[in-house]
Amino acid sequence: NISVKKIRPFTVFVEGNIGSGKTTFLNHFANADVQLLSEPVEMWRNVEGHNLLGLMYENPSRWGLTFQTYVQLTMVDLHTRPAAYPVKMMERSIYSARYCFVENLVQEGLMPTCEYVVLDEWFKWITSHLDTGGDLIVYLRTSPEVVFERMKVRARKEETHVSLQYLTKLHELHEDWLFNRTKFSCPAPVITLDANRDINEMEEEFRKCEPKILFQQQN
Ligand SMILES: Cc1cc2cn([C@H]3C[C@H](O)[C@@H](CO)O3)c(=O)nc2[nH]1
Repeated sequence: NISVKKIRPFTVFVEGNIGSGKTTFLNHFANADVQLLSEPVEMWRNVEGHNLLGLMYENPSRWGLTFQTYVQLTMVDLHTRPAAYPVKMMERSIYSARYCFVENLVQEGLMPTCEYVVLDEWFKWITSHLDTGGDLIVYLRTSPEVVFERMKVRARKEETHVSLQYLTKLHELHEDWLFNRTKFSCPAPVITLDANRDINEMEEEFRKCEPKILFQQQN
């Protein structure tokens, strides 16, 4: 039997802290020949009527596993979505779910080790049996203080009580994963943008990115 190698589009993971401008970055490519896959926050807010995102922020130790299990499922769905375009850009990935958000829950003592291990077993099985690979990571690098202000302005109801300390912890986990590479491997080469800059200055940063993303269509 001939094994048909499933071609994977050039896959970009857009990574960064809460409020780092990921949605803005994706929207910059709205008219390009790119499949844009935003973070399915609306799905996390309504699973058969349950707002798992809200539950997780209200009581992370009780609902962290529930929420992150569902996040992992929704990310697998996006990773394995068939290729509709030569380039696919995802807002975050199963990798930032595992290495940043789940890691934060266990490091903050909000998730018991047995739950962390179960999530990691799922993560290892999924990433070794399914094609969740990426070809480039765009890291929107920010300072916690900047994203804290932006998050407050955006005022997502579930994030009302998110602290600067939480954002700082998430920032450090992104830096460890993508920059220092102390504990976890990095699934693709990383290009880093200074996402502290003002929105109109960001357009210039985004344009600088285009050759690294859109030129893939010409090979
Ligand atoms: C992959 C992944 C995304 C993600 C987002 N979140 C939270 C951070 C924000 O408040 C909101 C939308 O990104 O969901 C989370 O707790 N765990 C996550 N894991």
